[in-house]
Amino acid sequence: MEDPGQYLATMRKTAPLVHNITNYVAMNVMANVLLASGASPAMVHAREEAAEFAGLAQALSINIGTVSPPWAEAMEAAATVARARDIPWVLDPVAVGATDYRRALGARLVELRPTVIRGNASEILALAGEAAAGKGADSTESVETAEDAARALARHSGAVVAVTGAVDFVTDGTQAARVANGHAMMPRVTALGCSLTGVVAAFLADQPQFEAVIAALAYFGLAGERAGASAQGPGSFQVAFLDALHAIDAEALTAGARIEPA
Ligand SMILES: Nc1ncnc2c1ncn2[C@@H]1O[C@H](COP(=O)(O)OP(=O)(O)O)[C@@H](O)[C@H]1O
Ligand SMILES: Cc1ncsc1CCOP(=O)(O)O
Ligand SMILES: [Mg+2]
Repeated sequence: MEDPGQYLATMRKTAPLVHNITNYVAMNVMANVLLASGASPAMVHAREEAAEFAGLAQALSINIGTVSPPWAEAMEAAATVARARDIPWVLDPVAVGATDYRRALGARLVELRPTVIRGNASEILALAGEAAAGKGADSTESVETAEDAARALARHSGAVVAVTGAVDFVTDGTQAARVANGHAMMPRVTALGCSLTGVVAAFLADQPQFEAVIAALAYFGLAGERAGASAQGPGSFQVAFLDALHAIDAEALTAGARIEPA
């Protein structure tokens, strides 16, 4: 991938309105991450307006972390509008393997054809039909063990599938890449995966999907590396991470991205 920085520059020029139907844990973190990155977040989930609002956005993210039936109704309505209007939408299947309720909802949302599915290894394995419960919102599997499942899920759903972890894996079912950017402190701060899903959505606005996902993962991981270099622990990491997202420019991303074809 020649110039991942150009995807960051384009995203910042667009400054997309990203509609997020997300969980209670992630709302504040995700909104601040999107603002620091240069996008414009809106956290809107009421079933009375979610579909209408999705039609106003340049991208939509749907996260099932703290879902309940009214929220699920809003998610399905918003995803239906996004798909109908060719607005990119990203599914974050938090803990989808943990309960029957989540597995059933995850399957319904996949049938609404997300542009991208972003999850950890346990979540992607479960969404692909494997017996992978994970540990709540955390993964108990390695990215490597989920690569074949990611390829199969991409072919089945038509989505670009991103499995994140120590080294991220991205595939559209045919081509694939790995992104080695990141820091071990990142899983110690809640809602960074959720926030990454929002950043992926922001990069997708008016950009080629497979490459935009890869650039978003590299950007997010590079910010993690910079934060990790100065942080004293998870608390200072979160603050340093927002500053790093804001500070990284297109040139720094192209220089710092660690992307390899898979
Ligand atoms: N062990 C690790 N080393 C480096 N980066 C990591 C590690 N684990 C996760 N990340 C990064 O943290 C971010 C969140 O991914 P992840 O923790 O997989 O999502 P989730 O929080 O949904 O489980 C991604 O950018 C990923 O690359
Ligand atoms: C802890 C928790 N519980 C329900 S959603 C959530 C946040 C999960 O965030 P992430 O998937 O980014 O770790
Ligand atoms: Mg997650």
